[in-house]
Amino acid sequence: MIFRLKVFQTYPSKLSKHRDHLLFSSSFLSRSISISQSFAAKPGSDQNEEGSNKISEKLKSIPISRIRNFSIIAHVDHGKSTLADRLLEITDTLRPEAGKQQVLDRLQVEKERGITVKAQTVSIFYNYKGEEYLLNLIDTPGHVDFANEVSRSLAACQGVILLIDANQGIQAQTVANFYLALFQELVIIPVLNKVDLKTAQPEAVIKQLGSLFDVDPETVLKISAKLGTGCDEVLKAIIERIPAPQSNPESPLKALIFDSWYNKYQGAVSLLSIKDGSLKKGDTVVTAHSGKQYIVKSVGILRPHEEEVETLSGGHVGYMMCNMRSTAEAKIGDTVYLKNAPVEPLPGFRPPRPIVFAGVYPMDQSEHIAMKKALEKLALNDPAVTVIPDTSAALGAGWRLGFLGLLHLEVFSQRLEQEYDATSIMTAPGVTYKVRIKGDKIVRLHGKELLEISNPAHWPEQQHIVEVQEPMVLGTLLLPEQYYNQVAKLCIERRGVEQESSMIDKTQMMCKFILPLNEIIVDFHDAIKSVSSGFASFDYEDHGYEVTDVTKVDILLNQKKIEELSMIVHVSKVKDEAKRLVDKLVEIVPRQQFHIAVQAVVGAKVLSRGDIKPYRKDVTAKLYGGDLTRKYKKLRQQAEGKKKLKMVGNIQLHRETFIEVLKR
Ligand SMILES: Nc1nc2c(ncn2[C@@H]2O[C@H](COP(=O)(O)OP(=O)(O)OP(=O)(O)O)[C@@H](O)[C@H]2O)c(=O)[nH]1
Repeated sequence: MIFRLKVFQTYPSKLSKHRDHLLFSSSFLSRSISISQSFAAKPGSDQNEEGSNKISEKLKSIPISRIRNFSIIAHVDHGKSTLADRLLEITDTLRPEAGKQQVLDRLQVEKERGITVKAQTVSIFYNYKGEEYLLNLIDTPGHVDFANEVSRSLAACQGVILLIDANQGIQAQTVANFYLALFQELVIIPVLNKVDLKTAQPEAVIKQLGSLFDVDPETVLKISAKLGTGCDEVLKAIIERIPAPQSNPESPLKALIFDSWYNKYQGAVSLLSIKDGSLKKGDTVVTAHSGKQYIVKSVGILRPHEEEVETLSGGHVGYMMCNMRSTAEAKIGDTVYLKNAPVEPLPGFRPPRPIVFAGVYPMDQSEHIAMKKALEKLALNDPAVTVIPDTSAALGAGWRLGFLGLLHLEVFSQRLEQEYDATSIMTAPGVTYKVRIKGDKIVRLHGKELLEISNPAHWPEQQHIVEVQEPMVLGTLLLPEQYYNQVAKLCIERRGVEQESSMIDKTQMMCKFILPLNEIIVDFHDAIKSVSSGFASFDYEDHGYEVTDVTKVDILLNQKKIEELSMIVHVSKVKDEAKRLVDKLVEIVPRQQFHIAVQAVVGAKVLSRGDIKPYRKDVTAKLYGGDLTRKYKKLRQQAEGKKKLKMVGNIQLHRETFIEVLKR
């Protein structure tokens, strides 16, 4: 029997209106080039020798004591991009053009999911009390999926602006960001935005800040980024409260790579924070973790377009071009040093570790090469994604992709859809389980006792499993108190265990739940929004692995296993899940000319079954009266025909069928 499974794509493209931006922006973690499209560069900032010399001289003239490296961290829509625009305007870094749009463009997915993927790194010159300062506004991805990248970019800062909407108050991402900054011992400048709104409640939010983070009300700034009110105060606070970077110019070069992007002509461009020493064109450098050598072709700063300078030295933040072939070579968190002066690498380097997996296949196998090219191109820009060739009996040759988290998966799949014109099939996302197996033969076969399995197709037989561990997250939820019961109920249904809950003011609550990652990867965000009328915000962080009791549920159609529908399910949910899957298939698989038995099984045990009745063509319709044997003969022929059909039956499962089945 041949099963033809057609496309299902769980992540339709929502990014079409950002297409241009995305096609040009080299990495979703990297800077956006839209900044230079919406603002005109100031005269003299064009890259020519004179301009370059001028900038080099200016950089040299600013001592390290007058450098400030900072980042703006905020929950989505709290006004980060608007504030960045105002700072650039006030400092005359860029002059706005008529009909300008926001400088910091963003991905639609951020809006939908309430998270920020990326911002913008830019160097600002600012004259304060008669002295020239260099303020480096540093890009942070801002979401915990990219915790490693966030902490590396924060490692390039000495302080942050914690921006909070005075109307909405503290949200889940504000909490996550605050602790990341606190953990790195950065100076935190709390800033309330949107105080121009009639509904703004700055005093209530100041109380929240006090009760949650112990913030001194005197230190909180109140601004309207939209109108520009109070933005001068922000610049003043940056200069007066954030310390200058520490650096030893006499020591050999030590620089941190905290971002990278791909440029068609220059290869991978790395963004560096120079800790010690200096770096210039022609230097031979080594990246500590890969051990590779490069000759530096160009160094410079971002304003926000690249402006070449002679030397980058201690305290500076700038780019390095050295003909790296892909961003995989410019590893975030890696240390750069001079070839003949090796240094101890900076702490905190961690290679990216994928935790969410999904299969991706071309709709039509003839598109395999085109899709391979598209994937290679995307992976060049996004070294955090892992791409492993995989084959499925039903979907043909494809790949299994690994992502840092859900957001990463969504952004990647949307970008894939843009890079790759034809339709692709993406299977339901899953997590990696750690499975301890027994039996000498089995262990020898796999080469180890603890297997990491992300594809249900590779799940060992139940009798060989000793123990399974699954990835957990610590979720933080901020919500109005009246929604607590509904939200807590949802978390418990998703096997969450409450850790703590507290009121942060008269109406708002914060609760923390430990949840299995697998329970939140499909529709948790939407479910949280729907039970709280959109008021609750959710964020999560990695919480290691815990022993769990899960098993594999297979789906059989006429005894034939549909590998793509196999799922790893917690035992407490096996019966319900089996019934749900079978009922759903019975409801949505189109009837055929023959009977189809649908079964959900664990091993040999059938947990649920259903039947899809055949069409019944009335073969006797044209027989009027006469001999009954003729009628029986017709019916016998029909039964024979159906038997044959069943043998060669071609059950077609369409894209919609899959989406329906996988939806909860
Ligand atoms: N009334 C008012 N609206 C503001 C103010 N600052 C920003 N906004 C509006 O708030 C919305 C979100 O602002 P953004 O600057 O895009 O917010 P963001 O934090 O950068 O959002 P992401 O990039 O999605 O994380 C926009 O519609 C802004 O016009 C303000 O001071 N007052």
